[in-house]
Amino acid sequence: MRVYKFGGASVKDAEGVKNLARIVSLAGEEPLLIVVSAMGKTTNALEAITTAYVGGGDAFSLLDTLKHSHEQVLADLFGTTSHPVFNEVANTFVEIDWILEEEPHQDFDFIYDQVVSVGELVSTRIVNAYLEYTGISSQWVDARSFIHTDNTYREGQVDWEKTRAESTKKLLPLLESKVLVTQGFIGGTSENYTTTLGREGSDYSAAIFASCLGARSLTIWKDVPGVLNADPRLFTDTKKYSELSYPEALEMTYYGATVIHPKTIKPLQNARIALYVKPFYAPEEPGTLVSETSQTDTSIPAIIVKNNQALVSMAAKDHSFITEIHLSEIFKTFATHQVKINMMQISAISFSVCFDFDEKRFAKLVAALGSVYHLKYNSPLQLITIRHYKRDLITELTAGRVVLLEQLSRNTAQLVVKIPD
Ligand SMILES: Nc1ncnc2c1ncn2[C@@H]1O[C@H](COP(=O)(O)OP(=O)(O)O)[C@@H](O)[C@H]1O
Ligand SMILES: N[C@@H](CC(=O)OP(=O)(O)O)C(=O)O
Repeated sequence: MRVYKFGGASVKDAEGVKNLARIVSLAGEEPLLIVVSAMGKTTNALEAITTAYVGGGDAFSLLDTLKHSHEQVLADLFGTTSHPVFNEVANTFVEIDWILEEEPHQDFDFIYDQVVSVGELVSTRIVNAYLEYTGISSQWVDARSFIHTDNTYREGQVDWEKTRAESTKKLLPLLESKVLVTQGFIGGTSENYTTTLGREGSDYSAAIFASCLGARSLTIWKDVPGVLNADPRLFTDTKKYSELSYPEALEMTYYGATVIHPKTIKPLQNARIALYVKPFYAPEEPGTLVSETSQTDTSIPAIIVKNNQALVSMAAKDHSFITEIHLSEIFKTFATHQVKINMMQISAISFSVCFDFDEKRFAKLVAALGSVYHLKYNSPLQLITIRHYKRDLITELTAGRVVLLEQLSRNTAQLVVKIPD
């Protein structure tokens, strides 16, 4: 069997859904499960609704705008007929109305998951109905009954054993006769609450399903020709990799290449499942293949830019050397505040750490470290990672810019730089 994943960009409007149906119709007879994200920027809109609800803003009017944009897609796809999907979508959105009518639950992350997950529940209703409408026999599947997670809201941790057992038992038989349509990004707890797997997590969902169902391949359909050596929104003259090895894809996504979610590659590598990254606007093009036999063309350097970085340098208040005792305390503080370190550097009397800036976490982290160390900090900064770098490229990328930290290993260069004014 195969798994296809369609992200928000591929289903941002009615044309996108029609194109998805065309791609599915070209897929042939092999059993197919498709994993779909929320349409366009729906997840951002749902985040804004959640924040407004908790903060006392006008969440209902934001919700109305989102409902209207989905109604427009339905009208474009099904006309003004009384197709049952109109009701299905309305009934799914009503779940948010019910939440908004109550006093907010104390746990923000819990509310977030119950509200934000609706984006995927709605998009898959629409996609499934449209596939059926065009004569493709399909069935809507609730991912929350298959992707079992713990109750870490917004970052659900997958119970692989349960997920594998349940998917194999119930989904494999269904796949024999129908295309299955399910949601990316969401899972369910043992108490039947909804969890999400982290922003942009639909690629990961697709990898989980591919692994648990023993898929032959996973195809992720994107608005780019494949995996490029840099984000085309930031660089011109990008080059496409025709192939990437699993380790290379793993490194690129780890350093922040947002084209694929970082958790996607490992389950595929473990199960030796081929990953194709292909353009949804030209499905016949080869895209990029990540597989066991794929070789990376290391003559093409990959540039990965991570924005919104913070750099904190700490020195002991008694001016003593930074020792292993200090380091273990510092790492513990980062772990306690759930701040992931992107880069670090030690000197005799100071230790510098670069990490993703998050206002709330930053304030707490700085308060905790500041009670023990003298701190200097800087944000927002950029972290530039270059795989298979060449000196000339580093010079080109840093020309006229202030470099605060630089680290070179054999294959990877990392630079923390100030954002130009
Ligand atoms: N190395 C890269 N190769 C290709 N695209 C990249 C790369 N790095 C960042 N991107 C960006 O990733 C985008 C596609 O990912 P994303 O927006 O998450 O799609 P979707 O939400 O549809 O899954 C592209 O439009 C591109 O701007
Ligand atoms: N809709 C979710 C999950 C996701 O992965 O979306 P996309 O496939 O559009 O990146 C998000 O925006 O975070």
